[in-house]
Amino acid sequence: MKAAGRKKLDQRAFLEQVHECRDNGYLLSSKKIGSGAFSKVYLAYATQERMRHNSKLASDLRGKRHTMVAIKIVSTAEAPAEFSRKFLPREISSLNATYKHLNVVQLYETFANSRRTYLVLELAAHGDLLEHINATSAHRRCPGLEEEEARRLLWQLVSAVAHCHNSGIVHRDLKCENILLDDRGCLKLSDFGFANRSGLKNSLLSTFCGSVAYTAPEILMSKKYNGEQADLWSLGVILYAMVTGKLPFKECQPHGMLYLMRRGPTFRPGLSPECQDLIRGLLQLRPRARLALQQVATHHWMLPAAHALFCTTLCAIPGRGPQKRKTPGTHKELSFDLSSSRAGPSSGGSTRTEDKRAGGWWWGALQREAWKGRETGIHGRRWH
Ligand SMILES: Nc1ncnc2c1ncn2[C@@H]1O[C@H](COP(=O)(O)OP(=O)(O)OP(=O)(O)O)[C@@H](O)[C@H]1O
Repeated sequence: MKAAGRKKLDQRAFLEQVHECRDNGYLLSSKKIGSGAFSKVYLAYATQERMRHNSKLASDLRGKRHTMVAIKIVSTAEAPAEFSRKFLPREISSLNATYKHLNVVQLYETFANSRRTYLVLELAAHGDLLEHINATSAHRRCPGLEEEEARRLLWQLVSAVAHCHNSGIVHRDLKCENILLDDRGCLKLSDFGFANRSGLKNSLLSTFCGSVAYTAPEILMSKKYNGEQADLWSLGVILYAMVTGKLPFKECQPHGMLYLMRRGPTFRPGLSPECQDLIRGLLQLRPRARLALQQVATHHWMLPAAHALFCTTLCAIPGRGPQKRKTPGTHKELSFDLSSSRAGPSSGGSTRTEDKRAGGWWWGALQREAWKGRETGIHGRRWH
């Protein structure tokens, strides 16, 4: 009886949501594609009428050649007041600040009433990175992704995070579950629920955010921290997860985690020394000792990704190979502004010194990469 009553209420709420979306120019489908603590995410379709009134939406969807969007419905009536007052506005303002980048999920618009806030988002229909790692591991019968694929994904992720940092936003919850993939295999950084303005270059934050497994040691130690440097630690954890299919430090208690972090990551046999070097460069206990984003992008292990981009870009130049289709209206910046990236420590290693010299030429290729979609086979599961 109780369950039946609950079901009825849910159905009524869903019908209300359908009407509220329709009033705002979207056709809400019953396909639920995800849920969070106070939100549900549904597949929806933008109406032609809505596209006529929203140029942001229209230009992006025209390029994608479909009208599908993801609508995140946040139940503000049920969420704690602090969530609606603090975290939700931050999520929206961070998404507005990071518009528009190929590897950051796009917020097209929001609408709200006294009970709900609706976020109309770019659809990333192929699940998250965690599901992808697990599915690929099962398919290969070997944990983790091929280094080549991990490199390609890290390249996109570094570009997305650099764009956020250059836009004054720190994500603070970088983890495989918050990295989505679209139908072209393109990575989309999402869930800016813990994001914040990085403010002044050296200003420090104090709120504990994120998931323990991806959280930087200085946060676990309750120290004031630099959000950009904390994001770099999480990038190291994500890279480790991609190439090994495991988390580098797995322990429920913060003390246990800190003990493992001090010992440093251990690597599976066969992982290239360059990849190990990059992971170690990110998983540095001292925040200032971590590689900066530009050093990650020009690290020796990353160069084949830059090289691949360079070759495909040459192919795309008229008369230099097969023509790539450029769809109008899909351009999003890849702002990987080397000049404004935080200067990192000099690592001293010969590899990194060489990488810095090699870093100039890939910039043009990276910018052109903004148009490129790629394919991966993705199925869904959680960490084993
Ligand atoms: N743009 C999108 N395209 C496709 N799926 C999405 C999109 N945004 C969110 N999702 C799905 O919905 C889930 C919940 O979304 P999101 O993480 O933004 O919500 P949340 O309330 O912040 O979640 P949490 O409470 O876990 O932090 C995601 O894990 C993902 O599976």
